[in-house]
Amino acid sequence: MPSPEILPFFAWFQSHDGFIDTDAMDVIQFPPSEGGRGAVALKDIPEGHTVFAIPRSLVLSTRTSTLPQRFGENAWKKAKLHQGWSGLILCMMWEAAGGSHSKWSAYFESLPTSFDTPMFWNDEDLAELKGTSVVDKLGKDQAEKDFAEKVLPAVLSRPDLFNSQDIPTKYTLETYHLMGTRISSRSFTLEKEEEEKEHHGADHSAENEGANTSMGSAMDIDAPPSHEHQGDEEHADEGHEEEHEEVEEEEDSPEVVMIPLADILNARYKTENVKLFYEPDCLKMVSTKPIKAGEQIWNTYGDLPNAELLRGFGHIDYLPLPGTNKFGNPGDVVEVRADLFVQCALEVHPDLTKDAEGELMERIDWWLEEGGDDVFVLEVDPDTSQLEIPPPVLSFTRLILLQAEWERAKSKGKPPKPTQDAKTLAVFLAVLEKRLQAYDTTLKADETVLATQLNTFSLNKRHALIVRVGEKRIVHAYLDKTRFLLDDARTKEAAASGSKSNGKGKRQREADDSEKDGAGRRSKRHVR
Ligand SMILES: C[S@@+](CC[C@H](N)C(=O)[O-])C[C@H]1O[C@@H](n2cnc3c(N)ncnc32)[C@H](O)[C@@H]1O
Repeated sequence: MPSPEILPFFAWFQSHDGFIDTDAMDVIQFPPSEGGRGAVALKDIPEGHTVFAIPRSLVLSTRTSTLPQRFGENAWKKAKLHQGWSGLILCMMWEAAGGSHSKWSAYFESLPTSFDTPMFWNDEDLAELKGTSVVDKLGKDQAEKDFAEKVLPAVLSRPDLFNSQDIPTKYTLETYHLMGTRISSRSFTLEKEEEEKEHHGADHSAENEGANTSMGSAMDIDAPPSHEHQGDEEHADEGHEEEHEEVEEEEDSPEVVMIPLADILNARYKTENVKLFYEPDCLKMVSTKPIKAGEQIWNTYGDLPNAELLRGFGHIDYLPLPGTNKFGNPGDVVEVRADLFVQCALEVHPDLTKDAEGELMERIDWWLEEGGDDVFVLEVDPDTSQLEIPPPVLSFTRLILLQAEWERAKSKGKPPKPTQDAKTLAVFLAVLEKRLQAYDTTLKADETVLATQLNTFSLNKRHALIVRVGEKRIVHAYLDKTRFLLDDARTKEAAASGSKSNGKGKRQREADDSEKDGAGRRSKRHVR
């Protein structure tokens, strides 16, 4: 028997052909640390059991809402509502404004109206996140720009669709942020290629694991619904080739959608026990392992690092870390921007980079065109605490540092080998030291506060502290490892250059390193 609070939502869901095994699951209130409202197993559920199923018609997207059709497909595109989330947000605002006229009215009634995501934090709380990757990615300014430049003009342009009396209350920036955060914390990404995988009998649970890290919760990846129902009158000008190509591209691109009931499941690092599977007419939430009566039914949000959980969902994972007496998120990472490598290469090796400065932009453009990243992600294996300097970090550093590597990369069309030589490691060490300076506090100070005062903090400050600590622990682990590797590389390189380097200072040894690199290249060329 469902709990009384959820009854209206369940009744709506079932009356629209949704299936819920109400003997097997209910929706109840868990403690906040376990996600608050979530689904519970009412009895032992075996693996492979369908706990609930959502008909395609209940999925809310820019394809299933009738707004884009009524607005006109060309006008929708002209207003750039087909790009990013603004179109879906506008559909959600419009459906919500429609009240009981909307098919999804009971769904909207069931959705949270406030969030702990940094999008809604004040400046004082946001300052606690300084240095973390949350700050760069918050996107508040962009959201406000989209609202002002795309959404509001679209709303004002069609009084027949958007009741002018509703505009000051239902089409506000505040509502825009509310719907945007509902998307970031509850949406799913439907991928076309996943449809093929599913139809070819792939092992879904293994195949898709960890793949759901894109925007929104993207709690599972699946196939988009068919496009047949879309308003097609304005496809008439398909003779226009460019536009036609653009249409195809859009049809192939992942679609962000809202899936009622599927989005009521909470998630915690590696606790997933159900997964959403594609069927032609519906989406089925199926157990991926046996679930005991009384246990929470957990989905996955992709085992995201805390910075991403906080940014998109407003919560963090704070769990025992294997092999330590500490707590945190085993999936934490730290992001380092490529421009920090450029800055440090210039500082650490002015001798090597002085001639390169003029062409650094060319090297960086080449790297990006070849598909290289402009942000590097550092992580530590949660089970073994082992870490590896990501090969792209080494390749990129060598590309900007070494003239010969750049020339070789250009002629071969391949980035430099990810060699851990002393010059490259010295740059990486400087990058890590600079990365730490981005935070206002030290790890030591944060760890002390974490151990002694955590419970006196407001929720936002507590979350910010845990995000900071998680990132800094990774930077420190890399610092330790890089210092060790650098010493080792210097020793080996000194030994290899023979008695020449005996008794010389660090500066001289670096000069020798640089000389040796040139010699190495010359001899290789010679051999070839
Ligand atoms: C997809 S919804 C899950 C259902 C949600 N609890 C509800 O009441 O509708 C995602 C939201 O649930 C909460 N949540 C999910 N997992 C959590 C966890 N492990 N710890 C704390 N909060 C969690 C967060 O507020 C997040 O934004």
